[in-house]
Amino acid sequence: MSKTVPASILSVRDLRIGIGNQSDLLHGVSFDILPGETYGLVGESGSGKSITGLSVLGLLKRPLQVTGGSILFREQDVLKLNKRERRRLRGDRMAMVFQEPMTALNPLATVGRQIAEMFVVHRGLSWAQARLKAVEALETVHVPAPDERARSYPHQLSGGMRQRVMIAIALACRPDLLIADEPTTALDVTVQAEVLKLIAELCQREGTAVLLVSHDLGVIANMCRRVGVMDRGRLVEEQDTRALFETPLHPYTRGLLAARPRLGSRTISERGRLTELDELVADTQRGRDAPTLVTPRGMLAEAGR
Ligand SMILES: Nc1ncnc2c1ncn2[C@@H]1O[C@H](COP(=O)(O)OP(=O)(O)OP(=O)(O)O)[C@@H](O)[C@H]1O
Repeated sequence: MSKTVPASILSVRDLRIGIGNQSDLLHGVSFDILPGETYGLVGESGSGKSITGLSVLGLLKRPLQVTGGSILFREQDVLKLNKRERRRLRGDRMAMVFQEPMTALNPLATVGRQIAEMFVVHRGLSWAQARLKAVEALETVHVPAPDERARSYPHQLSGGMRQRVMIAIALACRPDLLIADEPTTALDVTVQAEVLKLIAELCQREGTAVLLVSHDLGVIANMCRRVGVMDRGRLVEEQDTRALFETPLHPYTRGLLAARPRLGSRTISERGRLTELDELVADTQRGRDAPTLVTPRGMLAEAGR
């Protein structure tokens, strides 16, 4: 009996990005995300993770432009949509959370109003109905005293609370795909762990797929079922997270893993049967300073790559 393979929610094919007609920043990247799946893109700074995420959202800014390939979201090529159609898609079926909520939030509007706007624009609710939904949304992202907080302006909230507001806005319309680009990088490590847990919980509950962009292997290990590794505009390896940590295939991935700082004096053998991946996940969940990538390129060059 043949098994039904679920259709991808997002299918990126041979995506090329450059300035002018040169595809010199992204050289043909392909990957798929299944409904409800959390997929991680990891790599050093400048490897092309963010521009990949931005192009899926249709938010790539000139002089950068897509020079080839396709981005199928729910089987529709988003590169062929006009501005209005893209705007309608964003916030409704597709949503985003970025590193710095302060730049994404409107400083002049209360957070309640900014969440409510999603329900007015995408669901056609009245402002009165939308305000009630906004308070509910703040409750869902575990913001204390949500009724009162809804009347706050972004600058009156802590970084962690602002990121929760961004998550409330992003998930308000129960999107099929959340693009989270370094969503916790600006937060201190304890808050980082809480925010990651929240994203995982809510997306699992709603069956939302996630494209998680991060330079942090701890975050990726903690959140993602599959990982794509990017190096200089190419996806050099893609594997299930566990397999990637256990048997990295590409020299660049091996370099990334090897360049990861060791976790103090604790070693795998001291932790009994725990694998390194389990240890990394546990650390990130506890909010311990998760190891981040250091630049392995020098190291790879030394190894004669
Ligand atoms: N507006 C721009 N103009 C010119 N080049 C750009 C622009 N934005 C990004 N780039 C280039 O595109 C490449 C990929 O950048 P991208 O931001 O996607 O990297 P990244 O892997 O997300 O790294 P980071 O985590 O530092 O953002 C880099 O070489 C970067 O210098």
